Amino acid sequence: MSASLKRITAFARVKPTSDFPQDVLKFRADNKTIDVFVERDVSKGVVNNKQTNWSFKLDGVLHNASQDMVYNVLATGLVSQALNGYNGTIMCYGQTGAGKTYTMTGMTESYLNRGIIPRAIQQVFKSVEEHGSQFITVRISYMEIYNETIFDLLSMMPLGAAMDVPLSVVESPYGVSVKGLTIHPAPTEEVALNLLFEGNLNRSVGQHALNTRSSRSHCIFTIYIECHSRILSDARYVTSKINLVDLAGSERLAKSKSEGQGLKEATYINKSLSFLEQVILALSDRNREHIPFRQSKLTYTLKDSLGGNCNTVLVANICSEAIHIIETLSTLRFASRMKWVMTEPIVNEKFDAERMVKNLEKDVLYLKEELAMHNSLVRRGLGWPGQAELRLGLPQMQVKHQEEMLLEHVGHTAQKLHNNACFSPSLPFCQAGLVDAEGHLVGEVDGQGFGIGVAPFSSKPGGKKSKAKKGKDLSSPTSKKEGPVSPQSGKEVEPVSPSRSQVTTSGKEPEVKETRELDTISVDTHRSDSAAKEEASTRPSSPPARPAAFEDFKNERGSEINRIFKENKGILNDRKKKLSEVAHRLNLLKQEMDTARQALEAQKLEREQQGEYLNDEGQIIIDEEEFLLIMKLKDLRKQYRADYSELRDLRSEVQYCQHLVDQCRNRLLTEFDIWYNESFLIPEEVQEVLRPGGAIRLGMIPINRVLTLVSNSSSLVGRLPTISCRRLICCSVVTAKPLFHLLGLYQNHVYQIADKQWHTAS
Ligand SMILES: Nc1ncnc2c1ncn2[C@@H]1O[C@H](COP(=O)(O)OP(=O)(O)OP(=O)(O)O)[C@@H](O)[C@H]1O
Repeated sequence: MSASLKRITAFARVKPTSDFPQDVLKFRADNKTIDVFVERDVSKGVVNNKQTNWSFKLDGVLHNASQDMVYNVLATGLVSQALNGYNGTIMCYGQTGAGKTYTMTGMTESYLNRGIIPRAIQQVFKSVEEHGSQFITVRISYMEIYNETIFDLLSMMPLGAAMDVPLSVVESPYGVSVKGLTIHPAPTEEVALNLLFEGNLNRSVGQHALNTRSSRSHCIFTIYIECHSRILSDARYVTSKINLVDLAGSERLAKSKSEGQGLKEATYINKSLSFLEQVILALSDRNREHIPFRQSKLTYTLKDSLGGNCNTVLVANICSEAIHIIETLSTLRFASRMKWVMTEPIVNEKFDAERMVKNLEKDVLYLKEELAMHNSLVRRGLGWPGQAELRLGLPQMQVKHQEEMLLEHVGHTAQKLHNNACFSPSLPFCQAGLVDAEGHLVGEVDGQGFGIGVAPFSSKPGGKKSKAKKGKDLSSPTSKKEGPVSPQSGKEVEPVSPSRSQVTTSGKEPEVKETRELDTISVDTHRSDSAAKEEASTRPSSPPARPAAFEDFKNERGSEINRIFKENKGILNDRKKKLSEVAHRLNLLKQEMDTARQALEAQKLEREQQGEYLNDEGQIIIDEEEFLLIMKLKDLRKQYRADYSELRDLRSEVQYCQHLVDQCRNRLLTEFDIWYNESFLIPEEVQEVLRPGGAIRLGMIPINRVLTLVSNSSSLVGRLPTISCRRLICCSVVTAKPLFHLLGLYQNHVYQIADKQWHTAS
């Protein structure tokens, strides 16, 4: 085994339960081994050779572990390594409902329970601040593989012929990448978190018997890092990427009771996971020559992470209940096989060819100047004819030789640069003159990663695109390449956007607005049949005033989300208060430090004026007052650093809590809208099709079925395959009969429906 080969590390994370089966699962004291005991199946007869106990040794077992601890064990090292140029992948695998999304993203309601992705973002940006000597750029992409099709969760390109150009995995000498996936610059932690939140809103989720918010796709969040030295004018730099993978959960259909679209999704999920298993089996067998990476999009996309130059960590999420023991066994089997897979992490060192050429040109110039100076010195010198030539001869020849070599090198490097460009995976984009969201030439810098370049067109059928926007193409920020555009609103993503996300300082709760974005988290708007019928029968002849209805809603149907909203806001306000306290403290410390520094300067001046005393070793002797001032300044500096670190953490916490509050507020308002519309506005026959068992199921909705319900609008809407749960809001509008009845309320949406869009009006 070569020294640089490294095994994939595999950890088990156990979902807590109040009903822990002591006789079925046992964790040994080494905190690495799990013993599983399954009772002999009596139905198989007395002679039954089936194994009944197993033992799995992994790299660690995380039982009753907090999110903080999980991050420290699994991710801190990997992220630090990424900052030194090593690629890293963390992947969550396990049965549905076992806690993969909880581990990867965490709970959206709580800062403490945030998962690996937001914490990794925080660690990366903390390092960016701390590494003053390095110029670090961070970029983000977020994609999902749903029913064997890749979607860009951060796609924001104007709609074109896009739907006909699906994203695809491509391979090149630089590794695998996803052609057309957008990569977004993230200059600050807030922008990166915003991209995470935006992407999460677009994820495909559904509901089944084992999980009310089950991921129906495999999601990959990638952080791309590029570090240049600020100090050295060095052509060398390092790049890396961190892939954070939340796999969809395997599910037993008998248990999950998935049907219809859910069944189709489950079939795709199970199939792709079984391909993943086959790849892992092949990789762990050293005699196997062919590894079937290309069998599925998932295995092909993860090729670098599984068998390439990556630090890879697997988290096997397991449910500890006895009822799930078979799934737990299969997850643990997968994890222990993973441990046999080798990767070969290497530093991704790159050379900026352009800078190299410039450096070499500078060298040539310098040598030429030296030569000229030498010549003039020789000419001015005494000497007899011929002496100058003799003196000049040798150095001139040397310099000339070096110059030629350098020029040759320059030419060589330039040629290499040209060749690289030609072999770059992004060649088709180069030729087409496309650039990524940052304005980089495609593949210009790293050419690796899961995504290179820009989705040339829309990538997700039914995504949030707008033909209206297409009309405005020329003026749109994207077409001007001025920077990233919010996938939701089409507005530019600002590094800090308090106006969009901040809680009003007045402390007043936002009023219900008639016209506002409906682009929010999906919510379960279905009610039981009887409840709906009851409401329908008690529906008033004219709808109540919205503000009054909102108050009722907050106290009754929306009380839970209202409670969470208030709780989050309380936490946010508390953190903001702490933040301003720490900021105030820092200001005082700064003043104190300035005063101490001035006093020290004065002391020093006085000492210098009076004449200095030296000890035997020649060191200056200072008086007690000066010594005390130095010590005081040292203590103050130490305190300042500690407080500054606290301030930075609090700032991150405030940003995160702010997102949570915004999400909750949006959700509250959206739920209210849905409830209000269903209770007072949308005709009963339309609601009929949206009820459980009706023509449309919550979760993934075959759009064609929705469209046929609209008597005269089908010609308006073209082919659109499926839409996810969150777009149900739009759906209920589409199905409203007559369609234009709701024009006043939903004019933006109706306008967009007419343009074949499912996108929030900006
Ligand atoms: N370690 C944990 N501590 C507390 N709650 C947890 C933990 N793990 C999971 N949960 C809870 O269990 C539920 C299901 O978790 P989650 O959605 O993360 O499962 P999943 O494995 O991603 O499922 P799927 O594959 O269906 O998407 C969530 O409500 C989550 O909050």
